[in-house]
Amino acid sequence: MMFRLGLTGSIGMGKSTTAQMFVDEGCALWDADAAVHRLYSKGGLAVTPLGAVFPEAVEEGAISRAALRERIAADDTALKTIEQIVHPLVVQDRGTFTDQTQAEIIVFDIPLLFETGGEREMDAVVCVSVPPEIQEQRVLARGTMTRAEFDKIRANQMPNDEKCARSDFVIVTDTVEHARAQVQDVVRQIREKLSHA
Ligand SMILES: CC(C)(COP(=O)(O)OP(=O)(O)OC[C@H]1O[C@@H](n2cnc3c(N)ncnc32)[C@H](O)[C@@H]1O)[C@@H](O)C(=O)NCCC(=O)NCCS
Ligand SMILES: Nc1ncnc2c1ncn2[C@@H]1O[C@H](COP(=O)(O)OP(=O)(O)OP(=O)(O)O)[C@@H](O)[C@H]1O
Repeated sequence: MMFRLGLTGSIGMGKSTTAQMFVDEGCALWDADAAVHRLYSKGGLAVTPLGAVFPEAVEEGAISRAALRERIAADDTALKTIEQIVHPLVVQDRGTFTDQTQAEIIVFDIPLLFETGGEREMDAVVCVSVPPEIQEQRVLARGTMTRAEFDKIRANQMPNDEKCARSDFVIVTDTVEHARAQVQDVVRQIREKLSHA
């Protein structure tokens, strides 16, 4: 039997770091952001349909994320249009991975899991969380975005409290050791459940 575990959380909450801890415990991992990178790369399945709507976003056969960001900043409807094209392709990529993977537990790292209704496809959902001031500190410390850009992304995502309330498990990513102990506990609970199934 295979267990599908969704891993979600808002920007900078620690999804990627926590996902790696699940891999360390022997879980397989599918990463939605990595899938989008594949779809946008040269020859990727999103290049032609996105290029049909935003021709300026195609550079050397690949999608330019900088061009998409510019478009999103200038046009309030652009993100919705991009999502309508990209999300079905992401779902397809996930299905192919699931079909080809033999693992007891597959972790699906999906930032927008609840926003896209993906939780319906999961056996359980984990949400990673830290207080908003730590989240903000971590994201701004990367130096890749301004506070205004961060506020805009956060406003586009479902509030953290709601994500946590809708999840089966919440992992607090305040320290690496604490997060790892919680990951091990979640894996233990799932394995126990599978052994009784
Ligand atoms: C907007 C784009 C061009 C920005 O790319 P860039 O490389 O600069 O940033 P990155 O992808 O790392 O995203 C930065 C942050 O924004 C968040 N984010 C990305 N897309 C969305 C969205 N549609 N709604 C809310 N938050 C989003 C990410 O989770 C992340 O926390 C890119 O994210 C994109 O094309 N998004 C649309 C596709 C999508 O929805 N991807 C999310 C995973 S399915
Ligand atoms: N358990 C933890 N203890 C301490 N710091 C952590 C922990 N988990 C993550 N971090 C730190 O928080 C920051 C964000 O982590 P990470 O990149 O994993 O988040 P993310 O949710 O995947 O981000 P994004 O949504 O932007 O892709 C990083 O600097 C990371 O080192």
